[in-house]
Amino acid sequence: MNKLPFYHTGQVAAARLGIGGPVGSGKTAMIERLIPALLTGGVDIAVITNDLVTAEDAVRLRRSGLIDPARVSAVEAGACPHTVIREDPTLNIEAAAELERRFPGVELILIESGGDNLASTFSRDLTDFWMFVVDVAGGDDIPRKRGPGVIRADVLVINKTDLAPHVGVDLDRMHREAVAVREGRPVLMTNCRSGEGIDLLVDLIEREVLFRR
Ligand SMILES: Nc1nc2c(ncn2[C@@H]2O[C@H](COP(=O)(O)OP(=O)(O)OP(=O)(O)O)[C@@H](O)[C@H]2O)c(=O)[nH]1
Repeated sequence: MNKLPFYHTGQVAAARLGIGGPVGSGKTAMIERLIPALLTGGVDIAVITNDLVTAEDAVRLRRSGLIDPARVSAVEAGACPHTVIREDPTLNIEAAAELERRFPGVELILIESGGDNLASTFSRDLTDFWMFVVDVAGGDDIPRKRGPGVIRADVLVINKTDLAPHVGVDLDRMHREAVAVREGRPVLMTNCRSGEGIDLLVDLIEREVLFRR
C-alpha cells in the first residue's frame, strides 16, 4: 500500500467536514440523511466517527446499507470527545489520511464527534468546515447561552424541528435568537426524521466546502 501522505502523491486532499454537538442531538441521523443526498449529487465520500470507548456509531453506519462499510472508520476517543477533535486531533488526522490512501478519489470526509457539551469546537488542523448540531428538545435557551460551538461553528444546525410543538418551543424565536448570536454565520433548521431542511444543508456543503457552485 502507498503510505506516502497525499501531498507527495499528487492526489488532491479531500475536504474535512466536522459534525459536533451535544449528546443525542442527531449527528448520526444527520449523517444518515447526508450520505444519500451527497451520493446522489455525485460526491465521493467517507466517514469517521468518534465514540468514547466503542465503535457504536460506526457500526450503525456500516450496517445502514447507505455507504460501503469500508468507507466508515471509527476513532475511540477514550476521553472527553473534544480532546481528539481539538486538543490533539492526531488520531482523526491519521484516520482521514488512511481513508484518502484507500479511496484515492474521495472528495469529502465527514468527521462526527462524540456527543459533547456546548463548548466543544473542532481544530482547524483537522477540519476545513464544521457544523454544530443542537436540537429543539434540548431547550430553546441553547442559542442564548452563547456556547463556543453555537457561536463559532461554520454552520449551526437546529435539528428535531418536528418536536417543537411537543416541548413548547417557538421555532421562529429560537432561529432569531441563534442568528442574533452568530454575527451573520448561517443557521439552518432540520428534521432528520422526515429529511426536511437537508437539501439546504447539502447546498451549503456543495457551495462552501466543495466549491461546486
Ligand atoms: N423526532 C426526531 N428525532 C430525531 C431527529 N434526529 C434524530 N432523532 C432521534 O434522536 C435520537 C438521537 O439521534 P442520534 O443521531 O443517535 O444522535 P447523536 O447526536 O448521533 O447521538 P450521540 O452520538 O450519542 O451524541 C435517536 O433516537 C434519533 O432517532 C429529528 O429530527 N426528529
